[in-house]
Amino acid sequence: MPLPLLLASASETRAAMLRAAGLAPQVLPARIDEEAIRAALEAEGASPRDLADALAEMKARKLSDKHPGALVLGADQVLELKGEVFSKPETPDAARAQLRALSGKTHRLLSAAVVYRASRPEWRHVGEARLTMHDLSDGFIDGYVTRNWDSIRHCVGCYQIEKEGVCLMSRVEGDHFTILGLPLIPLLSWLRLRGEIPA
Ligand SMILES: Nc1nc2c(ncn2[C@@H]2O[C@H](COP(=O)(O)OP(=O)(O)OP(=O)(O)O)[C@@H](O)[C@H]2O)c(=O)[nH]1
Repeated sequence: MPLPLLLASASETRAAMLRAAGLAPQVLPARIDEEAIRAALEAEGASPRDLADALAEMKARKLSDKHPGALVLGADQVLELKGEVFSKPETPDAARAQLRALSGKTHRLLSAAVVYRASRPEWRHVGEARLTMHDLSDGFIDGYVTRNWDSIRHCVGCYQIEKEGVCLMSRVEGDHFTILGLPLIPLLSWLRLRGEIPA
């Protein structure tokens, strides 16, 4: 009998990916102070990959302590450009500034997932995608952000690849789901191996 699956994430995109794969996660966002944790880890010299993994783990662990009988999935996505980690934009102008920084360059998206059960980690994976942007004019960036602010404000890269964001890119390496925010294929493979989904 499959265990209940809890998604410790407020990300509608992550929930939609899991449901599209036939899973029925209960969504219970784990409220952690990501900014404080990120600052502490970066002060210790944590890599962007370790940062994403640690944040995903903290979300999963917090919820697993309260729901020991379930599989709890925590996730986190980090954008890295030349060693600098970017966060989700607070304002449209912050999004414009971030896209100007990413323009014409290759950045990495690191999407971490950690599964806990009964307060113990059972599985973890960090997926990586590399995305190269065209040289974007200020006029294009301004229009793109104005048109898409309501959706890109929730995205660490200030774009949604499955919508107009694809027009920003000259090259994408890595899987689509990792860009959306979850290493879905390795996760489903592990759930299948465990007998949590049909094989
Ligand atoms: N639809 C879509 N979402 C994206 C894309 N790129 C990044 N995201 C979303 O950007 C968000 C990354 O921020 P996170 O801090 O990892 O997650 P969150 O949305 O704040 O949710 P929590 O897991 O509760 O922290 C996630 O919701 C991703 O799904 C994209 O191209 N398309």
